[in-house]
Amino acid sequence: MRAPAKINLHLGVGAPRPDGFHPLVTVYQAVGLYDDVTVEPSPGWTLGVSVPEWIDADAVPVTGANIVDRAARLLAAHHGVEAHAGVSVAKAIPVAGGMAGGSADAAAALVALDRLWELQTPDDDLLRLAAELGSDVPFALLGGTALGTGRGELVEPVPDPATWWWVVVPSTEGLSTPAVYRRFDELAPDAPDEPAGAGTLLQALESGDPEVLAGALHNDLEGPALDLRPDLADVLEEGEEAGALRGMLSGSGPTCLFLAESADAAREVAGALAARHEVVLVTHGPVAGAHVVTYG
Ligand SMILES: C[C@@](CO)(OP(=O)(O)O)[C@H](O)COP(=O)(O)OP(=O)(O)OC[C@H]1O[C@@H](n2ccc(N)nc2=O)[C@H](O)[C@@H]1O
Ligand SMILES: Nc1ncnc2c1ncn2[C@@H]1O[C@H](COP(=O)(O)OP(=O)(O)O)[C@@H](O)[C@H]1O
Repeated sequence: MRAPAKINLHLGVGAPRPDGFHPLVTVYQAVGLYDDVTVEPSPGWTLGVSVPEWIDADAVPVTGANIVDRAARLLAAHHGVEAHAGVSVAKAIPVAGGMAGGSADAAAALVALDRLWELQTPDDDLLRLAAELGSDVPFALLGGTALGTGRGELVEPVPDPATWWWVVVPSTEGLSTPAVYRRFDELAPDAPDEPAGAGTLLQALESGDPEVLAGALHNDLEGPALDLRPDLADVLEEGEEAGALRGMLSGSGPTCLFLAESADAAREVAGALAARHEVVLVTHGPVAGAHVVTYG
């Protein structure tokens, strides 16, 4: 099961609600960086996680705290069955990077285990279970490009007819999402209840023009994240100097994203950034959400 990373092309954040979550108006896009979640029949429950050398293995919990364990327990409880499977997660999405890798794994686990256990859970139920696991998880099921509202869990697809090219620079050190939201509250104590709307961004997507999209990208968590990690501002500047149309943080960061004019331009920007950064990836969006790949 391939599970894509997400980026937020627009991330409008409002003042915290009584439950502590922030109201969002966001435009998610699924991009072509994937974790692989494989499930096999097994009498008990096992979970293995593998990472490439540039991801810190210790950053991903392998005990019951992994979001894949939570997804399995939730799906099993919903149907009153036992959670039994051998699950492997091969990570390639930066961890704690603002690209929702954990959410992608959770969405993939829901779909894969639903098949393995022959549960035929209706899509609406899967979306509800996904929302219980995390605000970003319903989008990971959907993929493509979607408007997210509520705390990010209410998702509806939006038109996005072009292919956009992105350069991705992961950070060696992760950034905690709750810490960035807390910094947002400290820096914007008078934030309006209503988050900034996504109208300009949605129009930019329909234009198909990367320069128009570059002008419309918006991330209310970038200020707070840069306040916590001022070093990232230099990375954003480097990418823009190397020819990117625009640099921005992915969600709550610290992964830096660069929009390029074309696939060739993205490779050029990536080449320039590779002189200073160990890992530089080129990807594109939108791509499909968590889906099944059958081997053999
Ligand atoms: C910021 C975003 C942007 O898409 O993603 P990342 O950049 O982390 O990937 C999301 O809002 C992250 O979603 P996700 O990581 O699923 O969050 P959850 O597990 O639901 O919540 C983790 C914590 O983040 C804060 N949180 C999350 C969502 C929201 N609308 N308001 C919040 O204040 C809360 O402190 C919450 O306890
Ligand atoms: N399968 C998983 N993959 C990555 N992180 C996980 C997973 N399960 C639990 N986690 C925990 O969730 C945190 C946030 O993970 P992640 O989804 O990668 O980041 P973000 O919320 O920034 O998009 C990690 O720091 C890690 O402790």
